[in-house]
Amino acid sequence: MLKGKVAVVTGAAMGIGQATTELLLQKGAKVALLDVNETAGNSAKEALDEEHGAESTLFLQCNVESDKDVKDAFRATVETFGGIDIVCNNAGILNEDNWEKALSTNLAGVIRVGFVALEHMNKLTGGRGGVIVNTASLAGLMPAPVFPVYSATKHGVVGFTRSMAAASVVLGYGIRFNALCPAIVQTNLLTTMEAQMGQFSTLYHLVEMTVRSGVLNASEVAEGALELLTDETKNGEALILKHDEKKYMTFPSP
Ligand SMILES: NC(=O)C1=CN([C@@H]2O[C@H](COP(=O)(O)OP(=O)(O)OC[C@H]3O[C@@H](n4cnc5c(N)ncnc54)[C@H](O)[C@@H]3O)[C@@H](O)[C@H]2O)C=CC1
Ligand SMILES: CCCCC/C=C\C=C\C(=O)C/C=C\C/C=C\CCCC(=O)O
Repeated sequence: MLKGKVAVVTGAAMGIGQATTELLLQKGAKVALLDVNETAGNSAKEALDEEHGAESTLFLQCNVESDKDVKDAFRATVETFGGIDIVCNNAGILNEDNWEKALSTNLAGVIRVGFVALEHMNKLTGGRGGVIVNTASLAGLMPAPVFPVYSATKHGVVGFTRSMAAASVVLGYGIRFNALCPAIVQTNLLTTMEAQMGQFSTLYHLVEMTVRSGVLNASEVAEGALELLTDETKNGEALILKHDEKKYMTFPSP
């Protein structure tokens, strides 16, 4: 399905990014894994190499907070694989104490990666076009008292995604932009949640209560990302994934 396509996945060393990388490889794409965690990134690549061959992947240490890291990583991907068709803009953290870092990673990081991806993929400037999926969250569509800063960053990701999708249509970039909005997923972000909730950790019982009703696994989220990547009718969409439901967000018109 994705034979001949080249993908970049940020936050690819663990969790949703790792599961998405695995699925893209199964579908025949070549994948550049970008992650700030070099040890976890190298182990993820090593594990994938056994099944998919070392030539199908590239690990690049990259902090999405750094312009230089992101530009270097995209340049290296093009030099290795010849172009870029797919970007999964997935790296994200929860950190209600250091809210500037949460903004810098979750929102500024997604915008930074999106703009560098545009430089390489824009059909108007010699790129091949393609599709970008930004990982937001259900907390980007509804209030989340347990982590207001995280929720604000994810609302920003949804707004940026929808606006870039509209800009792409008007300006003719040849790139689709969609947002993935999962509810709770069983990953490192969930297991370290209480410590990252800062002053809101007194509400941790609400997290526990919600978790008891069911969580997604990372592979289910990867399948949602694949739908947004491959369904060419989808642009400017927000796909909601819950453990027991999948639906597209209906936004009010102004
Ligand atoms: N786990 C959950 O319940 C949900 C997670 N999400 C979002 O999904 C995305 C992935 O999260 P998970 O897989 O759950 O988390 P995770 O903590 O398992 O994986 C995140 C990965 O991103 C990397 N990363 C963190 N900061 C980075 C940076 N500055 N530059 C590059 N890489 C960086 C980490 O090293 C790690 O490999 C995030 O954007 C998160 O907000 C959305 C909805 C639910
Ligand atoms: C209120 C409890 C939230 C616990 C969240 C744990 C990790 C979540 C990370 C996210 O990005 C999750 C996204 C949304 C959380 C907000 C509401 C959850 C509603 C769950 C549901 O209706 O299935």
